[in-house]
Amino acid sequence: MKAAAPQQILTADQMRASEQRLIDQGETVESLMERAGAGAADWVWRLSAGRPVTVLCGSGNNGGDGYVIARLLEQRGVAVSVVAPMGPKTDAAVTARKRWAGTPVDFASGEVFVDCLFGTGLARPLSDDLLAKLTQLSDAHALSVAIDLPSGVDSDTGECLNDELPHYALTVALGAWKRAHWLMPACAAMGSRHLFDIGVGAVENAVQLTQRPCLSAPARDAHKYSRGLVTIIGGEMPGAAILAAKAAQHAGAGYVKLLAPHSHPDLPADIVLDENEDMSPALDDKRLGALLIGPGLGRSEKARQKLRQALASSAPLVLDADALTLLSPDMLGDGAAAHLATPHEGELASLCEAFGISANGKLEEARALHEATGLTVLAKGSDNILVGSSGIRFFPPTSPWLSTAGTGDVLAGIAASRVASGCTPFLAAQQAVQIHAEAARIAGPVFSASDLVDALPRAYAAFL
Ligand SMILES: NC(=O)C1=CN([C@@H]2O[C@H](COP(=O)(O)OP(=O)(O)OC[C@H]3O[C@@H](n4cnc5c(N)ncnc54)[C@H](OP(=O)(O)O)[C@@H]3O)[C@@H](O)[C@H]2O)[C@@H](O)CC1
Ligand SMILES: [K+]
Repeated sequence: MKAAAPQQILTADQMRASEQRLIDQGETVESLMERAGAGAADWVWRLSAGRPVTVLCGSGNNGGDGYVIARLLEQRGVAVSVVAPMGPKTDAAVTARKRWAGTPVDFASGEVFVDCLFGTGLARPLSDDLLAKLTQLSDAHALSVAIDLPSGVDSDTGECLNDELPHYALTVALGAWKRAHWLMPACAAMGSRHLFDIGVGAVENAVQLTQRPCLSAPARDAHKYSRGLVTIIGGEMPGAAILAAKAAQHAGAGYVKLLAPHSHPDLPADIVLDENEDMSPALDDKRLGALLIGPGLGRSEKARQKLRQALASSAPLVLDADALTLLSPDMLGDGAAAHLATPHEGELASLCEAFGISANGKLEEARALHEATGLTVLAKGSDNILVGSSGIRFFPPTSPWLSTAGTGDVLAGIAASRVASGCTPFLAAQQAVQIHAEAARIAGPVFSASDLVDALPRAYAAFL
């Protein structure tokens, strides 16, 4: 087996298969549970700092982890209560229960609550009784910790199967990240997340957490065209296209051109305005690195014609905003693989409708759209999912302050800039999300989309 790959994100089935591979190599479920429980107990120990701990144990191996945690914390002198609404059912959990010398109680209050009710084996929503137990215990403690996953969360989709599940200060993922650790709405309630490695090897075709980008300064002999020419096709609302153009400029492109019918007072002097009604000369420019179409385009027939013409050019496209609403199957030719689409949830839904896709949830919709069109799809929002021919990437959470008008235009401008600088759409999207996220971090709270653009050079510098 290949070396451990801490960035991979597994489904519950992939996790079970990985566990089986480890068992085939000589491990036992008990030995894995001991290792996982010890890693989790360390995290709870650090957080509890000697204060009393209550562990809620379910019937499966997540509950088994709980008995291991209880035993190991007691060995360190921590006062531990265990609440076990149902007895252990798996062999490993029965063994773990036997090795813990205590007697479960019905309820306990205290400082740290550890949720070991269900992990990847959750098969349906919690019953009212179990939900009440979980929430009352969480409410009765200062801090809650989820072991592997918060109970009530679907491991593969990030869906919360019950309303009003607890919020956690810490979630300790065991063996590998699960999809829910990176998907909304589940990940929003997990607090800080940590992975404890138990020796799971690399799994083929697993979703990966995107890597930190590694950007570079221009070469000594660079010129504006070698750094990338981005052309933005403007439309009815010039503001959005100008915002995207400024973002493209500050994300590394050497030359940014805006195709628009007339000038605008907000247009900086260093963004070249091309007022030619006929877009052909600009689109046929062999130096063109990337075309961006959508921000401020409008949805008129004229806008649709511009989109058709852009798609007929040989340049790689970034399709955003109105372009995504106008896009239809007859417009896409063989070159779709070179293009990046950056839909938010509403645009993704309308694209799925236009392409006759019926899929459940953002990840499945993005995947189906990629498969139907060949486009690289960045399904953006409070979680970001990228699907392309190189696989699927998830992203660390981004600032909730990004939920303001114009930030999508900025993201599209950055993505176009990265494509123009020579990245594949798949890599450009990964870099764009992270440069955008870093700019948001730098901008701090309550920023505008223009503030975000101003923060881009420092965000870029963070990845040099
Ligand atoms: N993989 C690894 O390498 C390692 C995994 N480890 C740990 O194992 C965890 C996975 O364990 P698991 O598969 O036993 O599942 P788990 O989440 O404990 O629950 C299953 C039980 O719950 C039941 N049940 C389900 N839903 C229910 C509901 N709503 N209400 C009531 N009951 C419900 C279901 O019974 P059912 O009624 O569906 O037959 C079954 O009895 C994983 O998250 C990690 O913590 C580590 O120990 C070691 C290394
Ligand atoms: K849990």
